[in-house]
Amino acid sequence: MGGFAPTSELKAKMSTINSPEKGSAENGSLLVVDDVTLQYKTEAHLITATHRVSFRVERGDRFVLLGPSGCGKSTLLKAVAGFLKPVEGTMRLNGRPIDRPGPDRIVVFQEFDQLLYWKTVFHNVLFPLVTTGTPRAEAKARADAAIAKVGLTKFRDVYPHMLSGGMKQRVAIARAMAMGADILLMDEPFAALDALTRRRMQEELLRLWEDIGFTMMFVTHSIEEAIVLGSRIVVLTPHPGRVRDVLDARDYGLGDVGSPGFSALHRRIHDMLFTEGTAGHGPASRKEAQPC
Ligand SMILES: Nc1ncnc2c1ncn2[C@@H]1O[C@H](COP(=O)(O)OP(=O)(O)OP(=O)(O)O)[C@@H](O)[C@H]1O
Repeated sequence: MGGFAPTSELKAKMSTINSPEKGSAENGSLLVVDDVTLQYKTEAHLITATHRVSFRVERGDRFVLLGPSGCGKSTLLKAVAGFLKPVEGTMRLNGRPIDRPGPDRIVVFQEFDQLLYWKTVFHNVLFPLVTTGTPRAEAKARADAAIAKVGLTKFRDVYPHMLSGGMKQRVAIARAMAMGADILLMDEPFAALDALTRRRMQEELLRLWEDIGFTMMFVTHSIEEAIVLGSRIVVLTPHPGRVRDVLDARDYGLGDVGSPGFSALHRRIHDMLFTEGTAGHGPASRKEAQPC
């Protein structure tokens, strides 16, 4: 089932993560973004959204794009999804250049609104398989297997309005799994939620990641959310977006909020974004950094 590895395999892979941002490690990386500049051309303006951004995402990463409004987070996600072509630089998934959207990269939208309210859980998962030409019998088997994997078999025949937010998230992830996606792309999926619901959804996402193991790239402008959810965080500075640093957050989860290590990493990122200069997009900044 695509890039979704079992947990033990995933953990073994994660324990070997050692990712200088360039060089020989490229061989093993799932996603390699190399010196990517992204622009929008309007009639009146040429807007450079990101300038020579480089990072790599390993299998099993919970990779976070973090930065203030306008630093190009969503634009980068769109480009990885294949909706926008770089004006310079390259992006490769599994060694193949990204030049269009594909089923190996599934975008999960805010609040999982992409679920079709008139279709059951099963038919929501089945739908993209059938529309992309998977033979019906195989599509049904894949849909049922993915629904079982996210623990929703009992809810197979219910409609989205009867599900909690966390369950809708599971359906959205089951869809991606059934499609054999290698990476889940999430653009601030929890941004519109109240604090309590947001925390529940974060818990649910982390639990599901522990249970199944998948790779995700996640956009947020919340430092806390980035540390809680991310295994690695790329910190971007704006106008145009550049890589300020790539940080390791594997040691911190929901239970660590407020701990000395968590607070130190939070402060460090805050300082990078708000008090330090915006320099740091040279080669040195591409190195993996350890949290304080
Ligand atoms: N469709 C578009 N046409 C022209 N300019 C755009 C378009 N989309 C984004 N931009 C510009 O590109 C830059 C990066 O925008 P982007 O939405 O990627 O930032 P972001 O970091 O995701 O911001 P936010 O956190 O506010 O969503 C901004 O200057 C924005 O105004």
